[in-house]
This record gives sequence, C-alpha cells and structure tokens, in this order.
Amino acid sequence: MPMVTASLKLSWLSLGEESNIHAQCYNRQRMTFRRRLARTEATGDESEKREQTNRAIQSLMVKHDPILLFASRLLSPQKAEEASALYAWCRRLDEICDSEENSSKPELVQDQLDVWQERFDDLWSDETKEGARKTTRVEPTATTYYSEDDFLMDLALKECIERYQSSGMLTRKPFDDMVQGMKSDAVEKRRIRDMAELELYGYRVAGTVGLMLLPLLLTPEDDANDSSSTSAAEAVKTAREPATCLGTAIQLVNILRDATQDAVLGRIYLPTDMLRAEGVTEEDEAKWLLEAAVGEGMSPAPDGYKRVVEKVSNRGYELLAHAEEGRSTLPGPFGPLLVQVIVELYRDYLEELKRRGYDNLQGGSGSNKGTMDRVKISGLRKAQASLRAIAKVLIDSKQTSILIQFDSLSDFLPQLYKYKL
Ligand SMILES: CC(C)=CCC/C(C)=C/CC/C(C)=C/CC/C(C)=C/COP(=O)(O)OP(=O)(O)O
Repeated sequence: MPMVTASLKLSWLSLGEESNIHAQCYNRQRMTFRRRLARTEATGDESEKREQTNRAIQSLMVKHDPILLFASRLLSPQKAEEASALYAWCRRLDEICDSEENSSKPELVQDQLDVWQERFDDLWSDETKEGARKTTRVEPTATTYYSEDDFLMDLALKECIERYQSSGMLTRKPFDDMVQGMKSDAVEKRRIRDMAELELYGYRVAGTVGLMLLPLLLTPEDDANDSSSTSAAEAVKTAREPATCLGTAIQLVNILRDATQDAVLGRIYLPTDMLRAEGVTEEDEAKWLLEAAVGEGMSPAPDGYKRVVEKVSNRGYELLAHAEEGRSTLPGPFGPLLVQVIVELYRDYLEELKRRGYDNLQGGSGSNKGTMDRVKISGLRKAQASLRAIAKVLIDSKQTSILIQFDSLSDFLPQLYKYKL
C-alpha cells in the first residue's frame, strides 16, 4: 500500500511537511471511502468480500471475545452478521484506546478518536435529521489510515444501520456516546468525580452496546411488514432501560474487577468524592498507584476504600436486579436466558468480592497485569450460574422446550469457562 511506503519515507521530512503529507493522504483516503460507501461498493466478487468481512470480524472475536463468537451462533445468520458488524465497530474503537503504541499518548488517542468519529459520520446516512454532526478538527497521522478489512467491516455496519435507522429504532446516539466514553479515558490522570459520573461512564462504554443490539434482537426476520416493525419499535422502547442497566452493571463490575490493572495505567475509577468522604487521601492513592506500577504486590486496602468498593458493588446489585426484572422484554427463550446468565455470573462475582471483604486491590499487578490472584469465579461456579439461569427462565416461561432448543449447552459451558470473569 503506497500509504505505508509514504509513512516510511517521512522520517527525513520536516515535521510540517510530514503533517501536510499525512493530511493529503488522509483526505484522499476519506474521499475514496465516501465515494465507495456512496456506491455501496466492495469491489470484486460479492460472496468473496462477505467471506473476507466475516474472517476479519471472527479474528477480532477470537482474539478478544470468543464467547461472542459462540453467542452469535445462537442467532439467525442475518442477525449474527448484523451483531458482528456492531461488534467490529465497538472492538476496533476500543483497540484505539488500548493499543500498546498509543499507551501514555492520550493526545494521539484523542486525534484517532476524532478520525474514527468522522469516519462514522460518513457511515451514518445524511438523509436523517441526525446525520449532520459538527465535526471537530482532525489532525491525521500515519496511524490514522484504514485497511481494506476496515472498509469491509464498516460497509457491513452501514448495511445494518440502513436496516434499522428509518424506523427510528437505531439512532446514532449510542455510537456517539460510546466514542465520548472512550474519549473521557484518553487523559493523563483518569479520575471520576462522583457516582453519577461513574454510571454515565458505564452507560457510555457498555450500556450503549445494549441499545445498539436491541433493534435487531427485537425485529422479526420479515421486518418488511409495517405492523410488525411498529410493534418492534414499541418493544425497543420498553427494553431500553433494562438493557442500559445491564450494560452499566457489567461495566461497574469490570471496574471493580480490574482495579489493579487500571492502577498500573494510573487510572482510578472509584468516585473521588466517596473516597474522600471515607478518609482516603491523594497520598493513599499515589501509594497504591506506585505499588501497582512496581508490581510486587499491594498493601491491604484501607477500610474506607473497602467501604467505597462495597457501595459501588451495591449499586451493581441494584442495576443487575433491574436488568433481571426486565429480561422478558427480550424475545424468548434465548433473550431472557442470555440476560439471566449474565446477571447470575456478574452477581456471583460481586458475592465473591463480598466474601473477600471488598479488597479488590489484592492480587495481580505489574507484569501479572491484574490476573494473578484477582477476585474471579471458577469454572464450576460459572456452570452453576448458568444452570441457575436456565432454571429461572424455565420457571418463568413454563417452557420445557428450552432445554431441547438449548442443545448446544455442551458447547456453551466450555466457552463460559474461558470467559475472563
Ligand atoms: C456478536 C454478538 C452476539 C454480539 C455483539 C455484541 C457487541 C456489539 C459487543 C461489543 C463489545 C465491545 C467490544 C465494546 C467496547 C467497549 C468495551 C466495554 C470494551 C471492554 O472490553 P473488555 O474485554 O472488558 O476489556 P478490554 O478492553 O481490556 O479487552
């Protein structure tokens, strides 16, 4: 690709010339992207391109989220493709923030997120009222170019968007909100002011996933029929709140789980106002950030710190309870079952944290990156959690056929075992 050669040759150019060339290359790539999108063109054989798209998405799933590869097999082929396209967009966005190359360069991450959002503007059809977003100034760099696989994955997302956008079931808000959430992480010293900010962050990076998925989960396959899409739109409205609660709860639990890992990156997600009210000082924080960075074990967490962990954990329980109550807003039996399995697993994690006296700083840090002995739940407990979920959904729906339909349970349990919770 000439772009790569160009970026290699740039080393002897002055900085001004370099950014000028990047700007030209970036603008050229963007124009080509828009032109190809407008023609909805994937150049070449249609089925070959579809296979290439699926391969690209699957390799992302295998690397990051194998359990979703399994979960997508529970959906119809069309819904699986749509969910996968949404996944690919979210995962590549998250990769911008997590990339090794970008670590400790928040301004670079901010620039790449601006480019990502500008790219999303091109994907979101201009025909809608929401289409025209005022874009920010973008500073392209050698790392902001996209590959053919990226184009194909974006094209798959565009197809998904076009399917659900006109009914108003899919809006661009969750996409913009997720980018916003990622941007809030790309700062030097990441802190959270209070519980409201923590929940907003949880909604932005995880609650939004539920909102993106609802339209496709709630629309029948033959959605061309007007009356069915009207009722699907109603169903989406009802399901929004529990779906958001579930995503936000997942993120709160992830935050409690990854406290040491985040401390290695200089990040503290527990609300500062709650920590101060419990007597945890900036010096205490500096001490555990240093210990996490050195990686030779953490001192026991102070009592005030553990009380804050307990409060955040209690909020996690509440959000999980809302999600559980709302599980029947999804079509059964798989929708409610999926929600219930997640609820049981994440609740189990909170139980384990309680058993350990709310000290989530003990265990892995440094080269162990939070995995050594951190609070986690065993394969056996994951299996018990899924059986509990099946029993609850069974009692709820009085459907015995669910066990027969869920014949891939033997595939599911090993997947769950590998899942990193
Ligand atoms: C394919 C199926 C069945 C569903 C797709 C469901 C979707 C859209 C999932 C997107 C999930 C995603 C990648 C969200 C991005 C933001 C986020 C909360 C990432 C956190 O990922 P973790 O794996 O917890 O942490 P790491 O970033 O450390 O990997």
